Amino acid sequence: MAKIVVALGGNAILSNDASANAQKEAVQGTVKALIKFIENGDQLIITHGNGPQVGNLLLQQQAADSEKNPAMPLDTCGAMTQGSIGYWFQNAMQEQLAKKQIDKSVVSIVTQTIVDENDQAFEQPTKPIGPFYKESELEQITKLHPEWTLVEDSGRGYRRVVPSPQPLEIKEYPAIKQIVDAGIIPIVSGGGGIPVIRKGDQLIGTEAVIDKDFSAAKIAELINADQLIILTSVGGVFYNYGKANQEEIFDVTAEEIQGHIDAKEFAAGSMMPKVKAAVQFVQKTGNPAVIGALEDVQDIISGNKGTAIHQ
Ligand SMILES: Nc1ncnc2c1ncn2[C@@H]1O[C@H](COP(=O)(O)OP(=O)(O)O)[C@@H](O)[C@H]1O
Ligand SMILES: NC(=O)OP(=O)(O)O
Repeated sequence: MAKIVVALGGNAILSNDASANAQKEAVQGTVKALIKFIENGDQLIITHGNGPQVGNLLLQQQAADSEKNPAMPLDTCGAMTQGSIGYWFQNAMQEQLAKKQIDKSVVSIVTQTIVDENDQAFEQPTKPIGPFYKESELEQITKLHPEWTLVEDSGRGYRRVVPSPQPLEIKEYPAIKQIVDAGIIPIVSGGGGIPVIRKGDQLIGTEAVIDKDFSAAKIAELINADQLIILTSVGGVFYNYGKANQEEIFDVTAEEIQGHIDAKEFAAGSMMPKVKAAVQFVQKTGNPAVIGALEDVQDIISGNKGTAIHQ
């Protein structure tokens, strides 16, 4: 039995249609493919992003903000998206398990991730959240939200960015381990986990969004997973992405791709964290990681698609 951590990108769950139904459908499609792991007898640990969803939720909060109905802060919005996306996965997985007559439980765990309050990320926001804006919309958006930092996101438009500190500890890990050992499928560290700072005995929520790729690598390392699979909206990792000479990477050592990380060849806030997280996992465990597209999950399982990174 292999232990496999699957991380799904928020942009892969939410494409053009931000409705709950469209996102549920994307999750259902993925789960239909993921069920193969369970049929193979593997132990699956699911984690997911929340960048688009948490940004959209913040906008909804701000639109409804009033004395009687105050806007929720970013850490609480992170928790809310863990709940909603976790529900979609749990529900879709339960349906597939029932269809296949597999007697297994699945549970979403509200997960807090401890970060360092002195993490430099708090000074330098890099995590894109919410919708993409056209260049022509920037002036209006900046007038509406003068406190936002906006950056261009991989040729897809402009997005708000927020601090994204590194995950240090996963508070609920001891419970997650027991759940994994019991053979239950956990959905953990949604949106990278709710960012909290330790103050004595208290864990205080902070305004940030942790990169789920780093949290996924952390979970995968802690449970000594046999494989880390990062599913996103692109078929694999490319050298020279978006340029005429772009080249997809199918199979690469952690050492070789580390050279390209050092040369800052991957985009911050999108492909860079995925590649870094994959390398981190490979170096810590000696086991392989794959980065590929959500819709190719079937071919990724059979080793025919995606970028495989190994020792
Ligand atoms: N070198 C690269 N190779 C492949 N995709 C890249 C690269 N650089 C930037 N990207 C962009 O990164 C996106 C994936 O990152 P992101 O949308 O943040 O993922 P998710 O939200 O699914 O976790 C791709 O769809 C692509 O537009
Ligand atoms: N929290 C997070 O990493 O979300 P995305 O995968 O949507 O970027």
